[in-house]
Amino acid sequence: MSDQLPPVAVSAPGKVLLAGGYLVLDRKYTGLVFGLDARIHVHIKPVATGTGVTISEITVESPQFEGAIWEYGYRLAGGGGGINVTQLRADADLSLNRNPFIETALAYALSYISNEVPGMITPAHITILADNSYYSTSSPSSRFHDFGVPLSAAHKTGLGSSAALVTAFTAALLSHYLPSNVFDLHSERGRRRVHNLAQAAHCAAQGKVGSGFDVASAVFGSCLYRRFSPSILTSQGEPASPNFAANLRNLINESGEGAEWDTEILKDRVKVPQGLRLIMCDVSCGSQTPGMVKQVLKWRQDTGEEAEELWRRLQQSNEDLAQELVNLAENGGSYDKLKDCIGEIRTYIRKMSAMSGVPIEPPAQTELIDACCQIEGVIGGVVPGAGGYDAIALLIEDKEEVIQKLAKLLDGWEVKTQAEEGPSVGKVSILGVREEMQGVRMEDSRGYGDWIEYALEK
Ligand SMILES: Nc1ncnc2c1ncn2[C@@H]1O[C@H](COP(=O)(O)OP(=O)(O)O)[C@@H](O)[C@H]1O
Ligand SMILES: C[C@@](O)(CCOP(=O)(O)OP(=O)(O)O)CC(=O)O
Repeated sequence: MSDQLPPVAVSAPGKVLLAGGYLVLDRKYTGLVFGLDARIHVHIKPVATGTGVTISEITVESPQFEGAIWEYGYRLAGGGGGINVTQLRADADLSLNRNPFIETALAYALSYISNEVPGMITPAHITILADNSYYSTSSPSSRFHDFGVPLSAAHKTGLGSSAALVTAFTAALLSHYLPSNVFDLHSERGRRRVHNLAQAAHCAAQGKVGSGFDVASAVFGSCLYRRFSPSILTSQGEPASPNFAANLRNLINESGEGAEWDTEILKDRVKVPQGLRLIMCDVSCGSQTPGMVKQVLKWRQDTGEEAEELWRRLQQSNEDLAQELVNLAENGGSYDKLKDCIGEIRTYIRKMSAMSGVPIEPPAQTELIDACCQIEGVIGGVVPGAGGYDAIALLIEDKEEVIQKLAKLLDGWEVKTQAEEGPSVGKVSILGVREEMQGVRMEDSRGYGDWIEYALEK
């Protein structure tokens, strides 16, 4: 037993893109992204194998959900293809319950690890534990609630579960299998590798290259983010295809001329003044981000200079907001300018909505944010990310009475949507989350008590 690798645990935060939705897809512009104190935790422990028995299996389990267990066999692929990961079936008649984010992140991370230090991959049991706010608007008493439904039936609150998961999962695998002189999550170099690997795996699992602000904030925490050039990921190839491992190594380690990722993470351009906090409200209707992105980008392309002018003005307003937050954090002062900055952003977003015909800040959300802003202690609010009917993010004074007044306002509030399928009505709930500056981090692997035992007993 003594030669077994020690257990590890890693967590990564959720996100909210407070300003820069759509703009951040283009490297000319930036996004103001906050990490949130809702985290996804990944715990890895070795599985003892009996003498003479060689099994090459990794089991991944998400015990908060029904049937959320995935078993994988792994082996070295020929032709330098890295590690081939195959999901195992408990029963030949059962259909496979696939989890593309886990499967892809596993294939990418194991391929990278086996190329860095051959022969390191021993059987393991991996447990995923997500803070409740990812799937719940109430506050269950248990730290990691048993939702009692399959993952596919869970209500997602839009905090970026897949990015936090892929980031924590990747960092945990590298920390578990690689010696600390090869990989160290505490070092800048280590975090950069996690970032590159998680971005590559997340894009591959999603089947598209987004701006990556969610993975970047999961790794580095709150920041002003400029995306990587999408071309970095275009010639990567599939896991198990010839030379996948060597190509992946060059991509992740940024080796060779011109191989450096051009992502920009500006941490010191983001601050929250003392006495203020972010708060998120979930709107139960939801919007389909990919459809909205397509429409907005098409409108931008068709419209040319007029759209570009709007993009430039919005970028300026977003930068003004970031700057005023830093200014107040460092020097104090009244919130008047901050309110103006948020107001200006909303004016441009509504213009973007009206001109593109995409409901980014639709009238029902305008009404909701305006009503919240009437409450004393609410500085301002926006539709975060792609906007739509998903959520609102508010900047408020960090006082319990402000939250209580908000809760009273929102109780019974109805957001009426005009979706293509017909009108519907959504409820609004405050999520128990706030901003957090820190990104991915090591956790005490003994700090999960029964949750890990429970996971293994089932
Ligand atoms: N707790 C979890 N355990 C296992 N997989 C998860 C968990 N949370 C999220 N995922 C994975 O992430 C997917 C959701 O990702 P996505 O639809 O992009 O939502 P989000 O916007 O929250 O990232 C799920 O289908 C699943 O594959
Ligand atoms: C439009 C975007 O710039 C921002 C979307 O932000 P959201 O936070 O709305 O994203 P989802 O979690 O995928 O719903 C697209 C992008 O940057 O990739």
